[in-house]
Amino acid sequence: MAIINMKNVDFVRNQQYILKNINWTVDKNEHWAILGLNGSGKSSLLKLIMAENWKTTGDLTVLGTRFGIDRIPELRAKIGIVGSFIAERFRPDIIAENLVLTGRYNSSMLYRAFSETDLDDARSLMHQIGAAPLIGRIYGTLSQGEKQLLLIARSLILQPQILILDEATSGLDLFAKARLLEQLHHITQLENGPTLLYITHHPDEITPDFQKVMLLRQGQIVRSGTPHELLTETVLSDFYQMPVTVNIVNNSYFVLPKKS
Ligand SMILES: Nc1ncnc2c1ncn2[C@@H]1O[C@H](COP(=O)(O)OP(=O)(O)OP(=O)(O)O)[C@@H](O)[C@H]1O
Repeated sequence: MAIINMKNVDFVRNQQYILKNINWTVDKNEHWAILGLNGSGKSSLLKLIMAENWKTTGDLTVLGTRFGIDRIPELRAKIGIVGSFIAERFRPDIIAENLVLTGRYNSSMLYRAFSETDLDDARSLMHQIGAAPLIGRIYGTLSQGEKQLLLIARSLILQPQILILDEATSGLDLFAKARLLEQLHHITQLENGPTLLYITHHPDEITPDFQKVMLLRQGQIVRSGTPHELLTETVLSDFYQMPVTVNIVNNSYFVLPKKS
């Protein structure tokens, strides 16, 4: 069964199409990278999947949940999310492991009573993903890279079936970015690990862990296919509507505007 199935999905706001005629199927363990310029609709697409946005027309099924028919809260618990719009929701004085634990309740604060054992679960997850040095630290004092690592731990606490990363490397230095991509590689190796949906502006982040790429422009899927098929000068120049060069270094695709 497909993890995500969208048929003729439109998302309209203020009489404008934000997403138009989206047809997209994601199969289990098929990790996708989504490329698009600013305002192309990437975050809107992911918010549809998370039921933060509500489609205007079309059929949308995520993990067997049919939108408009089945209950949504159970679905949300199966989707992990890392991105700036989540990062901004936490109080700066929350302790790192408490923040990780909020993932269990899909909230930004710990509203319910929790035990030391619950916190130990959060700490053990932090150990697993290399975030142990952050135990006991205050969120507001962490660097961008440290915050991102914490959000990854938080997103994994419910063992999600889908993990969404929305510009997860923004603000990370070269090495923190490489570490994050390495973390993602480990996640793809987990038995019963989540399917990754990775939004980026940077083709060099589309590692061999991603089998599929979607090119999104002005709310429409221009093309989807394998990185090998799509990350070429011809396809990307057509997609960006500007000439670009593509250099492949150590299996990474570096795309630059072509000099005239
Ligand atoms: N709820 C909404 N109401 C009105 N307009 C919206 C709404 N959500 C998104 N938009 C508009 O839809 C367009 C796509 O926005 P979206 O955030 O999905 O783009 P994006 O590809 O993620 O962009 P970026 O790379 O800049 O984050 C933008 O022009 C945005 O202003």
